[in-house]
This record gives sequence, C-alpha cells and structure tokens, in this order.
Amino acid sequence: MSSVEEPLGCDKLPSMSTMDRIQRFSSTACRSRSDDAALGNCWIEGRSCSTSNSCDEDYDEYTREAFPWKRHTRDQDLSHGDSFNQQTLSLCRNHRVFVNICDSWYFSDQYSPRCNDTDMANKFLKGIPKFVKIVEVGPRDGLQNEKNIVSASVKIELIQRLVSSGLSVVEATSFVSPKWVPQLADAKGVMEAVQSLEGARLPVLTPNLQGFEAAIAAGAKDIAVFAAASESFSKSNINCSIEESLVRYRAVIHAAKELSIPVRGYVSCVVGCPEEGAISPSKVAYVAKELYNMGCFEISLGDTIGVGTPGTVVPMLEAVMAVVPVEKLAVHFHDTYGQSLSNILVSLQMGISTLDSSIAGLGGCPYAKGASGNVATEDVVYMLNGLGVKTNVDLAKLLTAGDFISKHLGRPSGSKTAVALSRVTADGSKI
Ligand SMILES: CC(C)(COP(=O)([O-])OP(=O)([O-])OC[C@H]1O[C@@H](n2cnc3c(N)ncnc32)[C@H](O)[C@@H]1OP(=O)([O-])[O-])[C@@H](O)C(=O)NCCC(=O)NCCSC(=O)C[C@@](C)(O)CC(=O)[O-]
Repeated sequence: MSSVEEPLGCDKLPSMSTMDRIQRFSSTACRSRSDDAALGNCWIEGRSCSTSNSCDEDYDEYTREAFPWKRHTRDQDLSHGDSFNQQTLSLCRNHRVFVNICDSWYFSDQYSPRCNDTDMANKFLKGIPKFVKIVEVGPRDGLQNEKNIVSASVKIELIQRLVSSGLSVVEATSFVSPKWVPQLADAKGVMEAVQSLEGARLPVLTPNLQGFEAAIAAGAKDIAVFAAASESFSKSNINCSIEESLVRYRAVIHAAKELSIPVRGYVSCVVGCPEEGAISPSKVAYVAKELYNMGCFEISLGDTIGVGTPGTVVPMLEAVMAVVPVEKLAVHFHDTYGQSLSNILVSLQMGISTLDSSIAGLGGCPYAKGASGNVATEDVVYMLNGLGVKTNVDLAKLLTAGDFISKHLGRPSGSKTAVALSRVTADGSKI
C-alpha cells in the first residue's frame, strides 16, 4: 500500500524530506517473503530486504519520521494479529489480508492521530466528539431494496458478523407489510434467530401496532418508528399523512413504554423529498420534536435521497437542535451525490455523536426513486479513525462482513475504503 493513503492528521503532512524517503522506498526494492506479508511486516512495495529485520528497521525509521504521532509497537501488533487469526482460521485468504492490513498501523483503531493543540486543530476539530456511536442499518435499510431475495441465513450471518466487529447497534429488520417490502418478509425468522446475540442492541422498524406486536413476539427488545418531514413521502412510504403517522406512533410508543422497550424515531426527507423538492428545516424540527416528546430516546434525521450538502444540512440541524437536545440526535445520510462524509463531518462539528451507516454502502429506499445506498460503515470508521475518534469497531472484521455480503450480492462493495483495501489485498497477493 502506498503510504500516501494514510488519513493524515491536519498539521502532520509529510515534509519534503519525508516525500523523498517515500520515493526512495518505492523506487528501491523492499519485498517481504510471503510469511512476512502475512504478518503485515512490510507493506512498501517493490523493495526486497536481505532479512526481514533490516526491512523492519528501515520501515520503522521511515514511519517514525513520516508519522511521528503513531503508536508503533510491533510486538503488540503481532499478538493482536495472532489472536484475531486464531478466530478466523477458516476464513478465506482475503480475510487474512484484511486482518493483516488492519492490524498494521495504517488502520489500527488504537493509533492516535489526534492533532496537537494547534490553532488550526482547535478551530476545525475541537467540537468533534471523542466517541461516536455507529448505528449499523445494513441488514434493514441496506437490504430492504434488494430485488433478489436474500436468504434469512445470509441475513443472520451478516448480523452476527456485524455484531462481532464491535458495532453496538445493528438494525436487524422491519416488521412491515411483506406486500410493501417483500425482501423483509422473513423478519420473524431473522429476529428469532438473532434475538439472543450478545454485545449489541438489535432494533427493528415497526410502522404500527401490528408490526410492534409481531416484533415483540419474535423477541425484539428495541424498536424504531419512522415518520417523514414530507407529506408526499409519508403517503408513499407508510400510506398516511404525517399527522396520522404521529397518532399511530403515539400508540406504538405507549405500548413500548409499558414493556420498557426503547423506541428510536426516524424523520425521513430532512433535506429534500423526491416529490416535493426542498423541505424546510422548521418542518423537520416539528416532526423531530413531536417524536422526541412522545418518548423516542433518539431521533435519527434521514437525508433519504441524499441531496443534502453541508450548506443545507447545517441549517436543518440548527433548527432541530433548537428543539431536541443534540445528544439525542443521530444523522442518517444516503450517498447519492457523494456528500455523506462531508455532511457527517459538519454534523460531528455541530456535536452530533450518533451516526447511521450501512455495511458496504448498501441501501436505497423502495419509496425514494434514485436514492442510492447509505454512507458505507467502512468509510465512516476509516474517517473516524483518521480523526482519532473512538468507535470500538474493528475495521478488519467490518471489512470481512462487507466482503461477505458483497460477494453474496455478486457486486463490488459500495465502500471506497473496502475497494481501496481490496486493491491492497490484490497487491499483497503478488508479494
Ligand atoms: C405501514 C404499512 C403497513 C401500511 O400499509 P397499509 O396497506 O396502509 O396498511 P393496512 O393497515 O391497510 O393493512 C393492509 C395490509 O397490510 C398488513 N399489515 C399492516 N401492517 C403490517 C405490518 N406491520 N406487518 C405486516 N403486515 C402488515 C395488514 O394485515 C393488511 O394485510 P391484508 O389484510 O391485506 O392481508 C405499509 O405502508 C408498510 O408496510 N410500509 C413500510 C414501508 C417501509 O418499510 N419503507 C422503508 C422503511 S423507511 C426508510 O427506509 C427510511 C429510513 C428509516 O431508512 C430513513 C431515511 O433514509 O429517510
């Protein structure tokens, strides 16, 4: 992998002498033997070493100079890699390479590129939370729009893999009408199979009391209700007006409270609607406040068709933050126009610390034509690692989960990080 792919922390761009060294390393020949490569010892392509030690020493010297803030304790890296490898012996070669790459200092979530207290760092990064909760929506939002039915066993394995990557919330499925969303007609079977998984909350979408009761019967312990800030979208998505949906959700939330079931509230079309166009921030704030006042513990603001930019997201968040505390808000971006990460960055700067994302960038809403996938979880974790924000998510395990579902769907991952790392994997295979 080229060292220039490291997400550099603000004031730590390599100096000219460092750039010289990068060129020197890439033009001379440091090739590790296959064993070394499997341990992630030497990633600088095109250079052979008489012993792995001499390569390591040069490499250490290079990284100390180029990235002085990084933790580079080789022994720790290797022991971590060994334990992960023991758990994943049966996985394919790609998985091993992901582990090796991710165990390397490039992608370790333990490395800490948090900027020094420079004026620039304070100005741009000060407001960013130190810890971010990621709500993984791939098994639900990601798959709901897939035309070919994905088997329940694949969905269950995907959920297990996502949970084992450290994600603390994985939205499992929806208890909606199978006529409207055939892909999730197996909600009962999926929920029953995963309900006792430990280590993560597994919320499910419920559009009405019928869905709520079915979800509880299948073992759901967390639910979500979903309203919209656009009348047209509310009608096409859940076949009722915004006000009617709020009446329904009041009943669902009341029933949930009796069972001490936490309820998350979604607001769709927070920036734009496929039929109505721009949506006013005050409309979004109104629906968000209603859901919050009803008892939703968290409100997720969905840019359903992915039209938002920081220019429209900031005023929308400003309006909502005036009526719902920022710590109760989450953002949910689709990447139709490639704006998700910039929208996430401004949301973080405004104090949002809960982000929705979808493994491999899966997604699209059946009632929002043209909406592309959600922002990819791998890309979000990569960016947060680069910012030094903790997530407790293991990027290597996440990549194997993304690889698993992408292979199953028979298409490349929608995650730029996963695609970039798979090129590294391909390079690794030549070593
Ligand atoms: C809300 C309804 C059910 C109304 O659908 P409806 O047709 O108005 O409902 P109804 O009460 O008239 O019932 C009609 C039939 O649906 C059945 N039914 C009724 N309720 C349920 C239920 N819960 N589960 C299973 N079946 C149900 C009911 O039993 C009946 O069956 P029939 O007698 O005809 O055989 C329907 O419109 C629906 O299921 N919509 C779901 C739409 C959906 O899932 N959209 C995607 C999720 S939202 C989203 O992706 C956005 C988000 C959250 O990610 C954030 C963002 O990006 O913006």
